[in-house]
Amino acid sequence: MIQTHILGFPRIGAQRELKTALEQHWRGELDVAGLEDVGRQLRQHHWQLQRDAGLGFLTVGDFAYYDHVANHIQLWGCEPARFGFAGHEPALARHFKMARGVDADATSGHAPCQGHATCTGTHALEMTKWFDTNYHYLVPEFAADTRFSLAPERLLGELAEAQAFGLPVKPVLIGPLTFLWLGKSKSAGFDRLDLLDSLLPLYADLLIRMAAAGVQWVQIDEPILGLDLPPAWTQAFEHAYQALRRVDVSLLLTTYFGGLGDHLGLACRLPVAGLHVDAIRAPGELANVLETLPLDRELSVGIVDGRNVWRTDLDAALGQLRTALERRGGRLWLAPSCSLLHVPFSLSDDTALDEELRRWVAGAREKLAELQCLKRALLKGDAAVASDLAEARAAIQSRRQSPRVHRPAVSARLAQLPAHADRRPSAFSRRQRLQRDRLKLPPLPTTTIGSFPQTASIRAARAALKRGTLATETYREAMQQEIAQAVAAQEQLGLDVLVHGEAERNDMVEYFGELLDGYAFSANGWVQSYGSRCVKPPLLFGDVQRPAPMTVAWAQHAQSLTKRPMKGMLTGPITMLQWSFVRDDQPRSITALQLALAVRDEVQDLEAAGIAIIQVDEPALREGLPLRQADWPPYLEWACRAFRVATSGVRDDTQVHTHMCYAEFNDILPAIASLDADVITIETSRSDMELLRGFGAFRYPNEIGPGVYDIHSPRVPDSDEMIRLLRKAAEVVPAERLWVNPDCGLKTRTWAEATAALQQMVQAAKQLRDELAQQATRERHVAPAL
Ligand SMILES: CN1c2c(nc(N)[nH]c2=O)NC[C@@H]1CNc1ccc(C(=O)N[C@@H](CCC(=O)N[C@@H](CCC(=O)N[C@@H](CCC(=O)O)C(=O)O)C(=O)O)C(=O)O)cc1
Ligand SMILES: N[C@@H](CCS)C(=O)O
Ligand SMILES: [Zn+2]
Repeated sequence: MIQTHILGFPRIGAQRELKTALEQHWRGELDVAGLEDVGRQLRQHHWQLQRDAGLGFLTVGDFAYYDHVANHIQLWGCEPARFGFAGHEPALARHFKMARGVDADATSGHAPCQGHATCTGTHALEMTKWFDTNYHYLVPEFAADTRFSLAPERLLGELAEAQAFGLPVKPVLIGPLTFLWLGKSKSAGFDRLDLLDSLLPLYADLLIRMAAAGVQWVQIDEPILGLDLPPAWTQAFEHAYQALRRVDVSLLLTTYFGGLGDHLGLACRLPVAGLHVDAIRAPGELANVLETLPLDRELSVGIVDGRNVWRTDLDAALGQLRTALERRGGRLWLAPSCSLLHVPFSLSDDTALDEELRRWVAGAREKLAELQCLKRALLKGDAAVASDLAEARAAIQSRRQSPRVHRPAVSARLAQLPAHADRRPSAFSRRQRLQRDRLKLPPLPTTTIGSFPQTASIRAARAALKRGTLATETYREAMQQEIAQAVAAQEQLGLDVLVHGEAERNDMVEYFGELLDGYAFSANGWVQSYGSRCVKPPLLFGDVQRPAPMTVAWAQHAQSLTKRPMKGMLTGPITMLQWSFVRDDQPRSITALQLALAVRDEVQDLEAAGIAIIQVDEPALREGLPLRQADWPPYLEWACRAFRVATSGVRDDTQVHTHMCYAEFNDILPAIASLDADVITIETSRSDMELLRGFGAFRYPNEIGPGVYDIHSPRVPDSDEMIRLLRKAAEVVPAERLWVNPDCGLKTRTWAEATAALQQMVQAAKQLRDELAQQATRERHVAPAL
């Protein structure tokens, strides 16, 4: 018996219908019923596609209006008490409040944020990366007094919708251990694993209800089996799945994003009916799984890449699958390696890709067809799918041999790169002195992270340019005008280091992808990043080089409008790598170095154009870390070197900034320090500056701008809240090395929200500066007496 299935489907919709509906709803233009209609239509469409592709199951429970982890917070009834939800508040409204925070003037009756004595609003749940992807989930909050209660209505409702198709339906749940692992412990000395025993009965209860509804298989995701786990957590797996085996439903335990490593034996002996493994990230492990997994279990092989867009090499896949099939006595399930959430809906008709490139790639819809083809070939032989195989072979051959992929000049430049290309001329202490002399900034300098609101008119102008209804020159003038407004606004706010606002960029990665050789970009290859926000990762298919300067004219224009320093703004090589669909035919380290050289050229050109501060964003440095710690050192070595290659070609008095956000940085502090950026700005406010503690303990040597407010929430914090955070920061990092800035760029905010918050931020910095000056005066007066 050969089954095909998927672990999850992109929920945003072929034309980002969910995004449009969500944003209309939040603006008050679409009521709940209208939004739910859109959700229902999307689910129906996605199940139709699964049915048409002949999948063995329709997967249900992968849909979410904002986030699937937040769905589980609601499913298990553990919404944090700080939101103060009243019993009658609809689940969807609560979902959005957890995701977006609650503004102070809308909080009557709500508890103040934990630890925020002066704050009357309630901040959103923390958001962080879903494993090593660019998808952000909402972090569950657990405390010793967390209680669970089952709220299955949404999920059972969707189950019933799917069952109306008359096909087997497979609900998907995040497993209990992964759910607890992904959350954070909010009370001191408390271990969230202690909550397992109170959570398991709810899982059992839900499974019983699903079984009663006619469900035979439930997919239970435990991707943490691909991570290093403390022994107590691995032991808990046996206990948890023993408890769940009593329920009369078959569990398919799914692992993805990597190999099982030392958890392979555990995963194979857990009392579940089936196991899914990622044969794309860990192809070498399949043989071991085939040896170890008892034959009375189903094996699901993740054979189609759920994280990248390159067309599957069907011959190679069939080779692996036939071996597996033989070992499994003719029983096998075929699937993508992970949920298809991480790839675009479809690329086969994309209007921006040329014909050759369209043949090289596969979006989610095309991946369903690949599964169907693999299944037919296994069941009926290659001849049954001869034309599909021939087409796939030709495409793979054409990609392998294309002169568009290989550029001898790029490899030659890499080979000749001097060993010291990744070192600044002098140590930080000397650079700091020279930069202070040149820039003459006040203590606690204020700045922003780069982007200002991407307004509807900016987007409309760019859309018109792409359609060809707006002339290039008119577009350029319009963007220059936006930049001028951003500069004027920053001067009025009294910010010290300005940015041009990134109006001309569709996205911080796609913009550069469009300007670099070796990249292609799609018209509609959207992937959800969080909530309604999507990105369109460009396709890095060949050797990368920079044909011409990419940002210099914009930066020069911006600098010409002000006497204050204007930061040049670039995206670093690792973030370009991580947030692109990257080639799989050479090591990522080589591609990173190619990108680094392109960025280096731009950094040097910005310096030559008189830009004194250059920021090279690397928010994805942490996300690129291999999931297993043993694999970290080589990655960090080449990734940090790539950053240094990109940034080291400048004079000592040019100040290099970097920026990172939405990840756990404390465990890679030595690597972050090794980047040797003069200033790092990082997102810290959602974790209430917890993150910065590590920087203090590690004695991070250079300057730091800890984010003093969360930019993802429409809520405008007041200066007292920021002062409190800055004081907290000054406890661990000397004030003379601190900068003041938001958590991240402001592109998702409105101008009203951005200026209101920045006003508070500038005021907070001024107040603390005055206090520092008074303190210095007091110390001067006391000094002679000492
Ligand atoms: C910092 N972050 C980023 C990540 N990854 C990236 N690749 N880029 C990032 O900035 N990962 C971590 C975080 C995630 N954060 C965000 C924040 C914001 C967004 C976001 O706002 N995305 C936009 C899409 C941005 C974009 O590409 N815009 C284009 C196209 C705009 C568009 O939709 N146009 C319409 C027509 C409009 C009109 O006619 O008026 C259309 O094409 O249909 C552009 O500006 O040109 C979003 O809206 O989701 C993402 C991640
Ligand atoms: N410069 C970018 C960084 C985002 S991580 C921005 O401000 O949007
Ligand atoms: Zn950021």
